[in-house]
Amino acid sequence: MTFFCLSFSHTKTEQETEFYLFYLGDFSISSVARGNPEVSIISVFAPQRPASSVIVSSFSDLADYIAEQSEAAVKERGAFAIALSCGSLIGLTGLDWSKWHIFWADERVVAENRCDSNYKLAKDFSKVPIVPSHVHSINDSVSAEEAADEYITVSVPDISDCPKFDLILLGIGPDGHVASLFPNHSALNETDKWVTFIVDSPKPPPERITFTFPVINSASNVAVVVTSNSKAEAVHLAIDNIEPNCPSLPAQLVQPTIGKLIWFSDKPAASKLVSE
Ligand SMILES: O=C(O)[C@H](O)[C@@H](O)[C@H](O)[C@H](O)COP(=O)(O)O
Repeated sequence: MTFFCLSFSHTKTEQETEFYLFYLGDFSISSVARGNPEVSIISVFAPQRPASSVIVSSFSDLADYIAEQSEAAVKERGAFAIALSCGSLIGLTGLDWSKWHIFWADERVVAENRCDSNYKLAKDFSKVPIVPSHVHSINDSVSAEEAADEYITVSVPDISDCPKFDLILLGIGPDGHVASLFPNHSALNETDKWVTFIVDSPKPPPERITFTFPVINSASNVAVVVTSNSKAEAVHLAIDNIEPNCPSLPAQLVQPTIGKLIWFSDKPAASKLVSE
């Protein structure tokens, strides 16, 4: 496996935000460089840091990245299956929505018209031509356990193998949680179920459903999107690989088996990374 550190010469965006994009694992430079002719290789990482970083200019690069995954999936299979996490991540993204199938990598088990519902937070979907039945919300009238059990299997009744999403977008918390997989929680070890539930989330609301690591790590692409210096320590521990496979840092357990992992980070969140 080859690791590269790439740098886009970055222009300031309207919001004057710089974003860093970290590639873990193998990837094609040409696919990264497409649309960004100014990409240049600036260094090669030492093996103890299995990450490559790309400085990108803005969320528009994230949109380009999502666009690329969407186009590839639609071309290959006529559909694009994406799963989103909660938090500030909602509100990003774009593109040929009519072919999109949107799932929640985790969801708060609350009525879907409540303002802390992921589904409700994603109200921007109403502004794009997405097919309403392609937005797969949870059953908000049953318990967390039942909602988890029937999620995915109701939307995709004929599925038998572990679902393989084209793209899973995850945020992370300051404690390093991803989706609703929190540090030291038994849900981290779930290997039989694709979707599990928790009733004791340290981040409110307490009841949630969440994809398990087998699903997250089966995706073709996983992007972790992180902003703010409150996440800097977690980003450092996860990317700099201080303690490998650490159950107290779920973000580190995001390790796609075959797929590609990419981190998008703003400058504050990347501020504690050990410089290469
Ligand atoms: O319920 C949630 O909010 C999500 O399950 C959680 O995993 C979220 O993605 C991270 O906590 C980051 O959230 P922020 O980007 O809002 O900090």
